[in-house]
Amino acid sequence: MAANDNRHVIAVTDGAAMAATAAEHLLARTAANSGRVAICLTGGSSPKLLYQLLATEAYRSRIPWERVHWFIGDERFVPADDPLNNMGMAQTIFLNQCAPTANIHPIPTATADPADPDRGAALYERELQSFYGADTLDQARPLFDLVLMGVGPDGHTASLFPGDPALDENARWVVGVPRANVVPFVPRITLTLPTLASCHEMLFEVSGRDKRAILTRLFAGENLPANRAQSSGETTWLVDREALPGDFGGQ
Ligand SMILES: O=C(O)[C@H](O)[C@@H](O)[C@H](O)[C@H](O)COP(=O)(O)O
Repeated sequence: MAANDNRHVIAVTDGAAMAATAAEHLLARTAANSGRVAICLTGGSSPKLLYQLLATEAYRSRIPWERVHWFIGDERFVPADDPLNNMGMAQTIFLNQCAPTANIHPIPTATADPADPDRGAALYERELQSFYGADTLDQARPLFDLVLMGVGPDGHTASLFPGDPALDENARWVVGVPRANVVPFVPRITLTLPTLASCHEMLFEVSGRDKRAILTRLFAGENLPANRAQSSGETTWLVDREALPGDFGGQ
């Protein structure tokens, strides 16, 4: 294991096992903090099974909804009710049934100007700083308890794409992305690496045969965005058998 070599890789059998494992990590983070809990969700298809699990009675009864706040690591400039809207997906699957509205913090792409994504990014940055209570992140006091992440086939994570100058941003907490190089090819807003790193745990979910090629590159240490994303605390990669590279036990 290279590059992001403080990560802890957990091989799981399939998507259901991945969702259950991710749910237990999330519950452990809510139990470890008796105050306000901050969870940063991710978009894409990988977290869907987890979100569906959190909506079930077995799990929703174990989450202290009144003190858990939900954020999103990146958002596309699509309408809030568009299936491609990352926070909209989480709200539809579980948040709208379970969480107080005031505890759901979407990135405001539904109302911001897609021609000027940095302006919408600045709004979310202010919301994060207001929640955190400061405009400088303190490594001893992470912003998030848990940050969920995925990996794109090109090695991107959140909306941080290979070669994007945003990867080297270390002052701003949130930046605009004028155009994504994966579907949907729309402007986006994304948290930057230092902001995503400000967490007790960063948890990647990577599943499916189509992710084996990029995981092979990542585990070989290639300098790709997903290898640059790591927590100031624990970094956990949940990988299913389909995605796990052959020399790591993949089938
Ligand atoms: O807005 C996004 O696109 C996501 O934040 C993105 O980083 C996602 O996590 C990966 O593209 C993996 O997507 P899948 O889970 O659909 O493979």
